[in-house]
Parts: sequence; structure tokens; C-alpha cells
Amino acid sequence: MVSMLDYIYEEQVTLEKIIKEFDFNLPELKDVTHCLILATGSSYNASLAAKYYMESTGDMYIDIQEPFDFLHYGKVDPKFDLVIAVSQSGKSTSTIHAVEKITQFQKIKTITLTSDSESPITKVANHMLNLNMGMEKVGFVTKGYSATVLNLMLLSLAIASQSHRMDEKVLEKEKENLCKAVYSINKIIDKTAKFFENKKAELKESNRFLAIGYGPNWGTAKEFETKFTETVRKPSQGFELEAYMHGPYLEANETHSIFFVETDSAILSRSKALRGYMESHVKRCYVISTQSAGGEDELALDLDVSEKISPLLLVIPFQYFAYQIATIQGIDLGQRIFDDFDQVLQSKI
Ligand SMILES: O=P(O)(O)OC[C@H]1O[C@](O)(CO)[C@@H](O)[C@@H]1O
Repeated sequence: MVSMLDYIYEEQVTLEKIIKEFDFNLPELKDVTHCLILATGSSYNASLAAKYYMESTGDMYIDIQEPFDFLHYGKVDPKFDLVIAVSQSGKSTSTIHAVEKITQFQKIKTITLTSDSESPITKVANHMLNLNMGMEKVGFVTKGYSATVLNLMLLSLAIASQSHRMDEKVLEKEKENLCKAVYSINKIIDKTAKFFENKKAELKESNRFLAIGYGPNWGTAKEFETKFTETVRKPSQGFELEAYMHGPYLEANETHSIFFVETDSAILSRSKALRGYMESHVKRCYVISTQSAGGEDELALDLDVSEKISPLLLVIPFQYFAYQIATIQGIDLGQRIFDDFDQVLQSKI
């Protein structure tokens, strides 16, 4: 039976293929400046991680909303000219219904990003972009998360180039930067595995896990939260750096493990300041960083990538840890739990 770990090891090859085969000539993406993204769970986190890349590289504005809330309480700002509905399975009820509501009542283009070209969401959106990653059979998505982040980044390049905001040379350069990043995935997995080997005893003992990120890696911290909650099944929460300082730190105690997700930017000193303070109040502060070297609790991945591309890579240690920490705790991730949930709650069609 295929496992979450198998999918993690497939990421590099899959992401290379996505870049190589991506179609940048999508005429329906012309003249787009304001996008509303509707997505939930890991698809929401992936959108958050890709947002800064899309806004800065594709020169556009991105708003991300939870489809259920949008469906019942939201309205479409007239400035939006594209709705991107992200659903890896294509079966999330709230995302499908939110798109349905928009297409019924508004004149706005909708495109769905999904791994399944036959899924229900493709029947309600105007256009479809296949994630080109095959189907992921494990519910705790890893390859699909990374494929979604990458496809959103590529989509922003396509939008910028179709809208004549990016010339061919810049487009090629951006593709090159993404390729270079993706080529480092297997090395990241190897480094993560070594780090995990040294830390597994203490990670097994932790009662609560937190991740703190900033900028695009706020999305990474939120995906940590989703992945750890689904698999490790101990209280796990991801925070935006400054938000952690407004209340959440008050629960800190010596059983907590905090992961700081750090990239080299103007915000790094703020993250280091918080880390320095928290070190004496929690069990352990770890760092997952793009740096070339660090202390013994730092997984320094030595990555030459821009901050906006970094979430594509910095999530990988969390995907690996989620699988391994669950496993050393004796959790069989192949064993389905809450088997009747979808049937009772209808959150997936
Ligand atoms: O991207 P999709 O297929 O809409 O799924 C959203 C979320 O729903 C879940 O499958 C749980 O129902 C999550 O694992 C996932 O992140």
C-alpha cells in the first residue's frame, strides 16, 4: 500500500514534470489583475504560501477565502476578474457550492485547480487546470500540497504573461528559478531524515507542537498545523510570527516544541528575538531555515532561493516529520478513522 512517505519521495520528479509541461498559453487568463481564491484545508494553506509569489511576480492582487464562509456570508467584490477554486480532490462540497453560487449570479470567470479532470468541481467552473500530479491516494496530502503551491505560482506567471505584464525573458528566468528550487527537494528530504534521526526521541515526548512563520511561510506554518493535526494527532498549531506574540505565548510551557520557519529577510531579526525569548520557556525551539549552517536545533537547508519561492521547499521537513512522528508514536496512518465522517457531514461529495 502506498504511503505518505512514498508521495513525499515522489515530489521532486512530479514538480519537475509540472514545470516542464505547464501550458502558459491560456487565453482565458488575459487581463487579470484581481483574483479571489476559494480553497479549504491544505488547498487554503497552499494558496496562502503561494500568495506573495503570485502578487509580486505576477503583479496582481490575491484574496483568499474559506468557501463555506464565502458561500453563506461573502460577496464578490466587483474588482475581482478571476475566481480560482482550488480543490485537489475536486470534491469539497463547500468549494463546489461557492463556485456554483458565483457562476449563477455573477459575470466573472472561474477556473478550478484540481488533480481530477472528471471531478464534480470541473462541472461548475468555467475552466479547469489539472494539477498534473496524478491522483494522491493518501488523504494526508503532501505531493498534492506542493503541486498546488507550484501550480499557483505558475498560474500567476501565465496570467502575467498573457496580460502582457511579463516578457518572454522574465518568464524563462522565473521558470528557471522554480526549476532550481525543485531540484533541491531530494537533498532536503535527506537532510531532514538525518536531523530527525537525532531528534526523534525528544520529538516523541512532546505534548504540543507549534510552528511560527512569516510572509509566505505563514502558509507553511498553517500546513504544518493541518498535517500534524491529521497525522500526529497531538495539539498542533501554526502561527504568523507577530500574531503569536498577541496572546498565544501565554500558554507556553516546558512540554511544548516550537518550530521557527526562517528565511533571510527583514523579518528574520524579529523571529530570532522571539525564539531567543521562548527558548527558556518551552521544551525545545527548532529552526527550519534556508541558511547554510546553524546550531544543533537548526535544520539549515542551505538553499539559494528567494523568500517568495521558499515555501515550496520549507514545507517538506514538516511533511516528513508528520509521517515519522506519527509512526514512532505507533499510529498506523493506513488505518482509516472516523470512517463515517464524510457520509454523515457531507463535507466531500
Ligand atoms: O483540496 P480539497 O480536495 O478540496 O480538500 C481540502 C481538504 O479536505 C481534506 O481532504 C479533508 O476532508 C483535507 O485533507 C484537505 O486539505
